[in-house]
Amino acid sequence: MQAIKNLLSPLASSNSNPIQDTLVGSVIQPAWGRSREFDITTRSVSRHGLTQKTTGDLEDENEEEEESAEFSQGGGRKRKVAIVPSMDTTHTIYYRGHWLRITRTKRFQDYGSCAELKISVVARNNDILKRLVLEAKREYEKDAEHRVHIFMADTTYQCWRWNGARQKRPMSSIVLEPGVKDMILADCKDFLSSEDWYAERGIPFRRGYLLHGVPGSGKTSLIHSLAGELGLDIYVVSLSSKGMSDNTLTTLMGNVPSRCILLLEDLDAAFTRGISRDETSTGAPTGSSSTTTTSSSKSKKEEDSDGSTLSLSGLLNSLDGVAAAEGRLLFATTNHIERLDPALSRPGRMDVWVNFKHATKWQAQGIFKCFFPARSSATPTAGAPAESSAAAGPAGADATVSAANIAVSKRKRAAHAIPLLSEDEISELAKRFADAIPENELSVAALQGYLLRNKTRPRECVDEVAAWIVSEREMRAKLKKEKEEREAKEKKEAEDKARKEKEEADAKEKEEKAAAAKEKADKKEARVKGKRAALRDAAKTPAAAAPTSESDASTSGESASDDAAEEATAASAVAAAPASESTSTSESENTSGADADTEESVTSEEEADKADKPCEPASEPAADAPAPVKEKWVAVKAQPAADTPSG
Ligand SMILES: Nc1ncnc2c1ncn2[C@@H]1O[C@H](COP(=O)(O)OP(=O)(O)OP(=O)(O)O)[C@@H](O)[C@H]1O
Repeated sequence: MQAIKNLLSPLASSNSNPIQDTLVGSVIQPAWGRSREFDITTRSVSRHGLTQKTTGDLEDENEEEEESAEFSQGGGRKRKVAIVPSMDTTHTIYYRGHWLRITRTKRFQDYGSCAELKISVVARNNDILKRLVLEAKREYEKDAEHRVHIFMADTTYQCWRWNGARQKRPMSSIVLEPGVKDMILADCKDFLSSEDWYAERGIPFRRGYLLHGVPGSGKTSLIHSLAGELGLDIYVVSLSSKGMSDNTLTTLMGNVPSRCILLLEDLDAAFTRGISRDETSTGAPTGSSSTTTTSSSKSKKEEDSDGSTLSLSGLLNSLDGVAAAEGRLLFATTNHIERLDPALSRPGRMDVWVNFKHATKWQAQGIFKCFFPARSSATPTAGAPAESSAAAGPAGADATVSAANIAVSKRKRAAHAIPLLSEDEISELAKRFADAIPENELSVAALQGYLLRNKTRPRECVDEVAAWIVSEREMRAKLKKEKEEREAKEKKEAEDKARKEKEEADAKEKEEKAAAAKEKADKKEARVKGKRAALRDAAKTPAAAAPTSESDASTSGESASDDAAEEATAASAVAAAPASESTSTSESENTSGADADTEESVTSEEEADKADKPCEPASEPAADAPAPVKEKWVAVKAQPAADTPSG
């Protein structure tokens, strides 16, 4: 039994393989229709993005020849339901005299629609399998002639994922300043044919193009168009995508085929999210010297919240390190060239720089002609559909523009009813249109948007262009104003927030201070009370000798109206009966002026009392008092005797 899995595996190295798709979807498509288990599409979308009406009945389902999209008489497209083998089921189909057993399994259970196809056959050799694959490959190539295949970097599985095929865009539909397109195209062609030249000189066989400039000026369009012209597939990497790391990028770059376009889109975007060359790099141009440029040591990586750990040195290494593919054309686009590190854009990495600006009058004229092709001399009547004018480009700077644009109208039947005007009239209208367009103010994409809205009204389009420009300016001014207002509002909100936070912090600090002061006061009060109690106890114990002044002192201490007096009392008491002396003493020492005054006055009273009634030391000191010392007791009398409970 021969199995095709091995044959397919080199082709199936990318997750989703266009050849495999062709095999399933086209080469052996009719057989699936006869299978008992199959999947069908619920909606058929054509290349042109229109949902197609499904036609046909069970009888003509088997007719292979009608598989390709055809136009029905009414102008609508006829397309059969696409039938593919269902997953995880083995199908047996008959193909060119052999029974093939086909199993389609999902490659990653929890991811996407990538499938693996295993085909086996009982035969003497594997010729039938080879033939099947070759047939699929030819079909694929036939289709690829008109399409550009796009592969996207998949950071999860570190591989390239087929993202579909786009219709080729003719180079002539890209309107750039004279000579720019030709220069790039010639450079690419020259490079692709100079492999030996590079090898002989030991120069890495790679070439880089940096397309920079304003948005909507045709950078991406030009790359797609070049890919079509050169017959190359495009491999797209977004450096700012989630999970992008040095390793992933290196792996991806190593798996790029030798002849392809590698596209790094919005190169500057990677910098705004923290890609860094070294730990101090901000990503902005630093004017670093070439020595730092070639530094290959792994810089400290910044790990973003999305797990991306791409460093600039990692990017540089992947672009031109040993693992980097030979023969690839690197295209990088950016709207902010000033944000790029010079290391990234130096020759050898980016050999050709092209600046894309807003539309010039020349471009305005070219794009107008692109939209409104002139009537060929062979076309008898104006007003007929534009289908036959492909060969008749308008006179002007880019005569091939309209011709090639209409080459797009190989899909003629779907073309819009564009009134065909004479060459002279189109030229005149194009000139008027260009005259009205201000130089270097509007993007080509904006012009395209306006022309698209008027694609069937060439004359009105020119008549109304001045009004459109006015409205466009107004809209831009409005947007600018709104942006400024939004920014001012955001700034004000940020300031308000900061002020509020500061106020809150101040209030909190104040509160904390007040709380601390209160706590301190409470502590002090508690201490005073404690000492007073101690003093009272001490005074009570030698009852006989206890002078009335002690009770006076207690009584006065209970009077909350005079804390200072209490404290002074306590201080005096402490001086006499040393319970926790040091603290009390220091408190006493640290008392404010008011306290000091009070103390002083009390002291005078004390002295007066002392003169009257000298106090004797207590026979039993307070329980918490340290070793008794020889002390001099002082009678305290802080309040008038009238307050004392006992005289
Ligand atoms: N020079 C041009 N010639 C023809 N079409 C253009 C040109 N510039 C822009 N366009 C049209 O404008 C649209 C946007 O163009 P494109 O995406 O190529 O611009 P870009 O420079 O890559 O923009 P961005 O920097 O925002 O990615 C496309 O539909 C394209 O057809």
